[in-house]
Amino acid sequence: MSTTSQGHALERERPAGPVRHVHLGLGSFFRAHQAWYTDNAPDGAEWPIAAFSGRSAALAERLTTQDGLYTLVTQRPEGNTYDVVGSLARAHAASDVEAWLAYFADPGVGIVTTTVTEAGYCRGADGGIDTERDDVAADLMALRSGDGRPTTAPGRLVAGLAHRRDAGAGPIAVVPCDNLPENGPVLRGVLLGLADAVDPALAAWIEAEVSFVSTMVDRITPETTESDVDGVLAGTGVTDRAPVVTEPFSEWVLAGEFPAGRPDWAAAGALFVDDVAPHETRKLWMLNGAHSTIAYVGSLRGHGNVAEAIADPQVRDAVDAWWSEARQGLDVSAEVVDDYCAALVERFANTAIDHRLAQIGTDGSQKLPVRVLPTLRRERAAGNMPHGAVTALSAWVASCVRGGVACRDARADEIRDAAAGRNPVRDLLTILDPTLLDDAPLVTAVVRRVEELGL
Ligand SMILES: NC(=O)c1ccc[n+]([C@@H]2O[C@H](COP(=O)([O-])OP(=O)(O)OC[C@H]3O[C@@H](n4cnc5c(N)ncnc54)[C@H](O)[C@@H]3O)[C@@H](O)[C@H]2O)c1
Ligand SMILES: O=P(O)(O)OC[C@@H](O)[C@@H](O)[C@H](O)[C@H](O)CO
Repeated sequence: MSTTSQGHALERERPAGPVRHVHLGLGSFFRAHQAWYTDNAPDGAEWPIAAFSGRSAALAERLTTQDGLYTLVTQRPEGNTYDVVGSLARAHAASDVEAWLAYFADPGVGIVTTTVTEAGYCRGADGGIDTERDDVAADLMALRSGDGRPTTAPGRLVAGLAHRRDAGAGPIAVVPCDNLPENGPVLRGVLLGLADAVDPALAAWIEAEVSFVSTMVDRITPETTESDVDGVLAGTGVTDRAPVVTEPFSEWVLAGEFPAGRPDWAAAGALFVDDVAPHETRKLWMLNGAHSTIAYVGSLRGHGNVAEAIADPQVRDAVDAWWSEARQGLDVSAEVVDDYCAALVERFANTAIDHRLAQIGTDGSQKLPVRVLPTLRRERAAGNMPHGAVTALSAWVASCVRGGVACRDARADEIRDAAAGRNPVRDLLTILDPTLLDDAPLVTAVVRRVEELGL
């Protein structure tokens, strides 16, 4: 990113201390959320973070020139506020394997967080690590040889944990922060599966020494654009080539142990609980399920962002239909759900935030199975044909066939082939879950709804 005029540079008042927290997936959300909680924790300065990009080096390079500092822009209809976040001490490219391993070997490092997208966990149909994938198979060989350079998120995490074991650096907490139900047990299963294929003794060490923390994370954080860079310069006089824009609302619910300590995130607003599941289903079904509905229905109707789309009565109807079904599976009072939905409408309608439907519509093959299918299955088991869930699936199908926002996907090749085939509805539904085809009335309902959506 570049700006045409120059302002002040961001400068750290005093050097950051030694790194104690490593993050994988240096993107916008981690910087609006986990790094922000540490920045706001009273002891946050004792927990400097080193973050590694998932793939490209560009953001790490930009942040390194700013000494890890960046501006968090909180966007409200009445105006923006600007805060400089200082908890990110070091930003590294994914390729900096030496630094990655060195942090894991350091007993002072006690936390590893991840935001690598739903697809980044490399899971197969059974939910465990998919060793049939070329990249996972290559990582397995690299890990077995002991001197290779794994590239997938699970491969890099297993390499780091093997290094920690060999260094005798002690227990550590691994904290996935992606929108996945039961993300702690999911990541644990993926890493144990991969580690076991490398060396069963390593898997046993991970089982004994690594705590997998489950989380629910929430803060709407769009991709940063060139105009956000210009907005920071205009609003603060600072040239920041890596700002993050976000909404005022934030929520973080965690369950699990931190054997090597953690910042006082609770003092910054995080909630520590015994069981994240009720928080996770509420957020994943009501917020993210609605988001996916908005992304596919809204983009088919020509909208570009969430605020525009939710103002369209047809999109709002689709969201209301979805909520009326999803809420039946929540173990919360009607009043609490009503309040939650009202707050979501307000968040979605925030016109200061340009949350692109293209961003939300990405990777539907990974998102719809966790956001929408549990409600669909529950309703079908009860003998109902849920209009909201059917609309979400149908809009995804229509978007795939029309070459819309659903086509940017970890399984894009399969989607393209299915969409171009003779039976697109059946073949696309198979990508989400092959057992959907066993339900003939459902397939008929999707075919009809796809037509209604104007394919
Ligand atoms: N943006 C939000 O509003 C938001 C809110 C809650 C949760 N999240 C979670 O955070 C994730 C990241 O969102 P973001 O806004 O930071 O996105 P982003 O594109 O800004 O950053 C994503 C990071 O993940 C890495 N990554 C992407 N695919 C990967 C893969 N296959 N393997 C390893 N690394 C990979 C990227 O290189 C990048 O470092 C989301 O997928 C979601 O699960 C996001
Ligand atoms: O981040 P993704 O790509 O998993 O999903 C897109 C949005 O639904 C999501 O980012 C929400 O904005 C977020 O989960 C709100 O906390």
